[in-house]
Amino acid sequence: MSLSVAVAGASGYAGGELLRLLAQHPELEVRTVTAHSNAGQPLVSVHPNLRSLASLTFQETTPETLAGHDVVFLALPHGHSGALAAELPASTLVVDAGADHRLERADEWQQYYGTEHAGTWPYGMPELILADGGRQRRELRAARRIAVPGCNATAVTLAIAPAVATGLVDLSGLTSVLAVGSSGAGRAAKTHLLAAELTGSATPYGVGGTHRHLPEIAQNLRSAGGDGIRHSFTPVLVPMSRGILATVTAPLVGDATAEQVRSAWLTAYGDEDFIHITAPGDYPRTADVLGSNSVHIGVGLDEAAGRVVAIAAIDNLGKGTAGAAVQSANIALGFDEGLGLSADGVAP
Ligand SMILES: NC(=O)C1=CN([C@@H]2O[C@H](COP(=O)(O)OP(=O)(O)OC[C@H]3O[C@@H](n4cnc5c(N)ncnc54)[C@H](OP(=O)(O)O)[C@@H]3O)[C@@H](O)[C@H]2O)C=CC1
Ligand SMILES: CC(=O)N[C@@H](CCC(=O)OP(=O)(O)O)C(=O)O
Repeated sequence: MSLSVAVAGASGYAGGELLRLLAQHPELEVRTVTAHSNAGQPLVSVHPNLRSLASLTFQETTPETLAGHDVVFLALPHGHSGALAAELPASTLVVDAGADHRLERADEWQQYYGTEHAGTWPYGMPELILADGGRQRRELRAARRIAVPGCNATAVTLAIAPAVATGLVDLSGLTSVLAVGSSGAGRAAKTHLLAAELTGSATPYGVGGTHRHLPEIAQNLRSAGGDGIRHSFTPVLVPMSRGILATVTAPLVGDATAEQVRSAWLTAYGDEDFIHITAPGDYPRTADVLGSNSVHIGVGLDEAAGRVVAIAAIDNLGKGTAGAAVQSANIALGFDEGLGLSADGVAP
């Protein structure tokens, strides 16, 4: 018999992608969906693409409507998960797509989010390399609370972690520039996301050390064994609905050939079903990962600049949110990690 699932914030972009994945999951069945302004509306009034869930109606987001399920996915605005999750039984698997439980340090939470820290949950990035050579998935087995990573943090962390684990780069010179699709900003109307503002333009935001994914990325790279991190992070909003292309560079430590550098990534991710290292000289495109749980990473050595270059492509709503949530839930529940997920994108 399938496990019973509720999705809170189901009328949003992250919630919608969760529903699309869960609708195809052989062991999980969505029985309750909740929303805020859309409460009382049929699910298909917001997500007409999800025909197999047409019988569902959005309910209010309360501990009562979310009670009685085996698994609860939260896809709420930042700051709304902590109080709600505290009302759910400890035996329920709660997977939070929001940021509330990602950071370990309360002072960093306060600095970047400005509210009270809700606490820290196991981090839902199964492939994250840990300093002792293990992988983060071991922390997710039998977990009942999981914090899903931020989408930009996923792209940057997975792109550079192999170099951190092998000491190949100097993290005091870390830079990343990201082309980011507009769905990352959520569904709620915002002026800078109007078609007339977005179309035909690329717009930097969160420039100069202000973006809230900086502490999350640093925390991840410290878990991988990195220290002395100084990171220049620049996201750029581009006119595409989904996808992130993160170009991450850092100074090479010592001497290595391009082949030796690339082999660090092949070794680190050789057993990972959802991470693909592109052929030498090839770099990823967002189009190839859309709709999938895949991360495509291209690795190069800029010899003139003395820098390692790692470029990662993900679907921000796939591996960047809903895919990571389902993958992590699978591990916690003892299922095959890839159940209900696909490595195949929908290009073009
Ligand atoms: N979009 C992305 O690529 C990613 C998103 N995330 C995270 O997932 C979470 C959801 O993001 P996203 O789907 O993009 O956002 P959306 O704005 O698209 O959706 C927000 C959801 O929360 C509901 N909601 C809004 N206000 C409240 C409230 N006061 N109380 C309860 N529910 C509320 C909305 O309901 P209604 O529409 O009915 O008002 C909607 O269901 C965020 O924490 C985000 O950071 C994480 C990684 C990537
Ligand atoms: C275009 C755009 O605004 N993208 C968002 C993506 C955030 C995200 O998805 O992660 P969180 O869960 O941490 O919010 C941003 O860069 O802030």
